[in-house]
Amino acid sequence: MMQQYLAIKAEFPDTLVFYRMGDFYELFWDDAEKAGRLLDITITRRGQSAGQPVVMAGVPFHSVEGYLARLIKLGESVAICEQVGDVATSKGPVERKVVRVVTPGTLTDSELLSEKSEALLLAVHQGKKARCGLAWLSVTQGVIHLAECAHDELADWIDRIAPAELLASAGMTQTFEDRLRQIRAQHRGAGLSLALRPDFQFDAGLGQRKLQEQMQAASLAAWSADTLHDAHAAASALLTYAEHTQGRNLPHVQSIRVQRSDTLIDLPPATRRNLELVQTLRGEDSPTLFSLLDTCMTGMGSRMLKGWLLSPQRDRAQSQERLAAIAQLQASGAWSTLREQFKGASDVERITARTALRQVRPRELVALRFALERADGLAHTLQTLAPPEGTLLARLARWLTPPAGCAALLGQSLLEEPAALVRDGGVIAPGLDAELDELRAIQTNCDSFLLDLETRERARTGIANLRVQFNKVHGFYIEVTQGQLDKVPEDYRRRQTLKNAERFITPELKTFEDKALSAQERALAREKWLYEGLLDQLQSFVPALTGLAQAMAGLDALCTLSERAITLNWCAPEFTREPCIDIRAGRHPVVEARLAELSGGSFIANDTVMGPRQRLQIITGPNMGGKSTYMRQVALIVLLASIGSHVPASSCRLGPIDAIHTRIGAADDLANAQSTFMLEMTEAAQILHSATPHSLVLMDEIGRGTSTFDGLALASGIATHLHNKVQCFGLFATHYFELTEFPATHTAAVNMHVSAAESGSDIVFLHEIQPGPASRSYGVQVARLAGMPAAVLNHARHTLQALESGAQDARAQVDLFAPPPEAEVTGPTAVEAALAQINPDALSPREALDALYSLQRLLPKK
Ligand SMILES: Nc1ncnc2c1ncn2[C@@H]1O[C@H](COP(=O)(O)OP(=O)(O)OP(=O)(O)O)[C@@H](O)[C@H]1O
Repeated sequence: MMQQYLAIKAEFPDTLVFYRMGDFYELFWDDAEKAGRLLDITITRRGQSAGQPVVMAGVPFHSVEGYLARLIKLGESVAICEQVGDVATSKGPVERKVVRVVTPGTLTDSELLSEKSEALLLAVHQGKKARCGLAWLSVTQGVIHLAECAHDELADWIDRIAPAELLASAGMTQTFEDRLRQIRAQHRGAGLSLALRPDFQFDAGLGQRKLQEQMQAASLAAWSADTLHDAHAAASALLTYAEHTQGRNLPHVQSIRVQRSDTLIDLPPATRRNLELVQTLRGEDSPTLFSLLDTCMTGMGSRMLKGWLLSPQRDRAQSQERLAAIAQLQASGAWSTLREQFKGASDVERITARTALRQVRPRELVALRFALERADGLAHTLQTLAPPEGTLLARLARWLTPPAGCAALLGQSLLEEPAALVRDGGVIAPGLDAELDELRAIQTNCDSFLLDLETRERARTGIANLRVQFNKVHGFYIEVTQGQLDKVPEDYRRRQTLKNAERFITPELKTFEDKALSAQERALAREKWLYEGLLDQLQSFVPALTGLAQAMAGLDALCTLSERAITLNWCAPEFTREPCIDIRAGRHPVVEARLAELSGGSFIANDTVMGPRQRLQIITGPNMGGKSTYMRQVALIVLLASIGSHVPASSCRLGPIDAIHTRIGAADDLANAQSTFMLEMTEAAQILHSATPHSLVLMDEIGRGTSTFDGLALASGIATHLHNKVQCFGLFATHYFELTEFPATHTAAVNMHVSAAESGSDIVFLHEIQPGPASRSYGVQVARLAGMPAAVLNHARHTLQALESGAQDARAQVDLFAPPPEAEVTGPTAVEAALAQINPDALSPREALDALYSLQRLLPKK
């Protein structure tokens, strides 16, 4: 057995091998030690192999999923090695084979997958002339994606695809390997495992052939994928690896999607992070734009919606089409009926993939049958809307119609409530197969035969408490208690002796036992065979089911967008050809929802009007005033409109957009040894290089990471470049008041400020965006709100005064560290003193009112 194990292990040197032995999966030697450490399971030493004790650790087969989930989370891969030979007939160890390899990027078990996100496998090929080929897929989807990019764009692509596992060639150059290492180190979230594959697997010719086979086409021209040789090389490794892990080919992968960066609105990693699209800055799932949007009824819908959000198209045709569909769903009220119909629908997409991979369980197929009924209902509801031919809803209605015969086949083949696993039997419906029915009849007749035998034997022997029974170890037997043993007839053969009873078998019972047990075994084998046959028959439905799953997901996402727009009071955007961003009464959807949830407070809506004559807004105003919120809300509204969603505003007109760039906040990137300021400048430089007149650029307090003069000089240089050279739409928030002079000399720039009102030494934020520059910063007041000690505030006020007068008189030197004069107000104010005197419990209502009036009189006169 050890020889068998070692031969198998040699084929999977970097993978933990789970070797099936009875009811356990065992791991040996290094694998056992590693699993012991990672899973905290006991390691034992038993027997000997080549003179050494065998180190082993095991997990019970029935709870293997939990252990797998933990290992996959840690980035490990596991080869599942099952007994495939017949235990009864094998000489020596039963034949075993690795039936599948579970890796982070090729998961198919619903228990291991997140319902709301895909586990993606991405292969990267290092091409010539600093180009790369990319190919990626989710094994549970029917699409393979291809792209090509320059080496320096690779990080952006990997960030956008967000794979769970990366494949690269073992023969890549050192520089390329370093680049990948750096990208992996920056990868946020669950980590990114890397599998190195032999160089020959990255073969463009082989890749093209494999893709053609997969598509069953003689050329890839129909997918505009025939010339992407670097991507073909990546696809070759991708498909080889995916097939290797599943132990078979992937018949359900039947479409190719080529992604070109110039067809998508560019959302660089910094933008996705800063706008908190699917993850907060702290790495949590909520509150984010996606968590607010995602009220989808199915996991498929959630995954589809997330895909839409992260890959908005530049061309408006797709968003126009979705908006038209939403309009029709809303006008008819069908969105709500459809959402009701979606309730409880299962994940057709994943069940279909598992069917194609022949991993599907009986209960999933029953769930598929119900989902098909639902899809039929959904198609029917859509048809009642009579969507015009060629529209998205009309196409969805067509795709949602279940393939003829599929539901019937499932219905007649499977029991309504089948066993969890085929090998337990009790899966195939009666009436499908005469032989199975006959074998089952023998088992059912068993009970009546045994009762009959018991009655007859009691009569024959005169033993009133004689019982005929069955157990798994000893089979059938007749049990007679000690006191009655003298009545036992000659033909009874002893099977087992217990404390108070003896168990016997008779020739008649033995014959019956043979027949019953073999019937059971044969029935099980027959059920397995019939199930395999069912899987064969289902293969022809896989393409239609994949389309149906996509349609369900798309419709769920559209109904969700319809619901969100109504619940959150959003409006439909309009698209224009001329460049403009014209938003009336715009709101930040996530901040608005949080305000309502936490304090019941209302969000102050703001307008944004930008066009060729007003391209750059210089935004000033106090800290906490709402500058960042305002800038982000513009970006979020532009993004939502671009995916075809309604937007949080009263109206929105939007011209062409090719990218959303953001330079917001500053988090130290210690992992990459970049200082805050270095990171700030790197990101800003990238934006200046890549933005175009159709880009939206958000810059929040650029230059604050260095000395005032350096910062101001850089900020004004950047603003000038954005205005004169890039000519993009820009929102430029700054605390450098000097920059409010900028619009005077730059015609397409305007000053905007967030308003605040002073009340004594306090400040009230109005969160309104108004034309013109802000009058001052209120930094010290904000620090007071933040609970800064009074002495520090007093010091700061004094220094501020000195700095301000110093700015007027350039010669005056300000000593930042000189002690301030005595605090102006050290004791309590008159109001505070009077208030302290009042005992509210001792006051009548009338006296309380009088006290209030007298307190008000004590307020300092303005
Ligand atoms: N339009 C608004 N309506 C209601 N509340 C708002 C609005 N805008 C911002 N706020 C509230 O004010 C808080 C501070 O806003 P924000 O972070 O945008 O200020 P800021 O001007 O960018 O501050 P800083 O200059 O310190 O970065 C937000 O968390 C939000 O609760």
